[in-house]
Amino acid sequence: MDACWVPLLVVLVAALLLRWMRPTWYWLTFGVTFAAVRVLIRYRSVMDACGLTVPPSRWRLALARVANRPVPEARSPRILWLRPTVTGLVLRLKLRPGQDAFDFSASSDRLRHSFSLHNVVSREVRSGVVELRMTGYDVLRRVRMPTVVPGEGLRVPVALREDGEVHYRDYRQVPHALNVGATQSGKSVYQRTLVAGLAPQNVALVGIDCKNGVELAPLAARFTALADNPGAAADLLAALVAYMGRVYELIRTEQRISVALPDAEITADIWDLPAHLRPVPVVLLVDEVAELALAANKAEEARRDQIVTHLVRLSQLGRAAGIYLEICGQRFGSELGKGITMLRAQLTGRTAHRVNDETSANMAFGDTSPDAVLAAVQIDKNRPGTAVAGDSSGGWSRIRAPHTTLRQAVDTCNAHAHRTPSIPELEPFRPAVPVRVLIGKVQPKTTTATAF
Ligand SMILES: Nc1ncnc2c1ncn2[C@@H]1O[C@H](COP(=O)(O)OP(=O)(O)OP(=O)(O)O)[C@@H](O)[C@H]1O
Repeated sequence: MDACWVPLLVVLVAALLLRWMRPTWYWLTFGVTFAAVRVLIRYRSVMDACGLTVPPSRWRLALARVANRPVPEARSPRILWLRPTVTGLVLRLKLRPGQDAFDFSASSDRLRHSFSLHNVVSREVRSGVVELRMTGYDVLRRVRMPTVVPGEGLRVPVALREDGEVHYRDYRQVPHALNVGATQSGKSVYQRTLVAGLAPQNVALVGIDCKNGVELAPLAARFTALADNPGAAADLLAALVAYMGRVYELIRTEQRISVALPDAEITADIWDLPAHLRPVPVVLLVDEVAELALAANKAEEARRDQIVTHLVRLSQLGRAAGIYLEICGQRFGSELGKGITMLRAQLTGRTAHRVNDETSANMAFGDTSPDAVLAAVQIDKNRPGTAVAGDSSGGWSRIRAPHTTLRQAVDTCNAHAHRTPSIPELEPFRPAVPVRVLIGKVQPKTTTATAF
């Protein structure tokens, strides 16, 4: 073999190996250039083939006829810019008159294979401008979260979207959420990632884990209150409702003061209160919610009704008091009894991990994003942790949480144990924390919750 072919062959083999073993490195070294060139070369023919062009206007046709020139071609949307990212390319387009952003979302699958990219997601950034976010490789195969600055105000980076963007759980935007999925689909890992993301923030974590505390008890160092059976859960929820009443009293008092002052802002929720008065926000995590809804006799039925009533009340009134719900279960439908559909209607954030049937997917998305139902049913069994997350506008995206191990989550919670606020009403439910964690625990000067 001619010696000059050897380096070329080495580069080719290295590229193929990288593509197979380290797709991120392949993308950053070779992939991004190849893909950008491919997109630019194929752009016009792909737009044409996908029906994303507009015919020439009448005056251009007339002008061509008068000048005896060839008939002008159909016009593609104008490229505003093409930007490489660490996971793909972003192509921003200015639509031609008469084009609709919906046509681009409907063609995303055709665009994906025409440009030979892994995935294409389109969104309208403003009227007449569409952005195509294209990923060069399967970013959900091995999730690597980019380094993000921890969000202010309860915004937790919890998973990666298939377009390479970070998926946030933003409690102030979407106060209450439901997370469904079959057994072994990845619900607990998602919840654990969420707890690890919340641990460094100024928040009180309250947990109900009727699997005898198996999932949440190891994270106890960062929990203000924990219940591991339905009886304790009923009492804990009653205490949380009482705490909510006290926060409302505080808001009313502040309102009375601000109403009397001309030009003062009127307090509507805890975030409007001055920082020194603001009670700590509370995130209530419920694992395997169906356990709370089971009843074998009259006494258990009464307790079940009490639990559901408290949850409905917290979901209806909790937002202003800074109480947010994160409910997790295998199924969450009317078969769980009275009040469940009412509660579900309040849980506007929806995530579905792999489900066994369409009925379960409908429980998550039937009422908010019907398009997401099929996507949830199609999640690959061999890819635990993959989920479909709905957004508030009825859209959805495929996401996967990083594989946070219990050890990692425990270490994060222990490291932030000193941030665990105490709330008087919830004191009887404070979990026991291993002595070794307490030894390293540094008490903060004050926490807003104890002050309140
Ligand atoms: N994001 C992820 N990436 C890789 N593996 C994952 C991910 N999420 C979960 N897994 C794996 O899938 C398996 C099931 O995960 P998990 O315990 O979270 O499921 P689950 O839905 O809570 O199940 P169950 O309802 O039975 O408790 C675990 O072995 C876990 O390691």
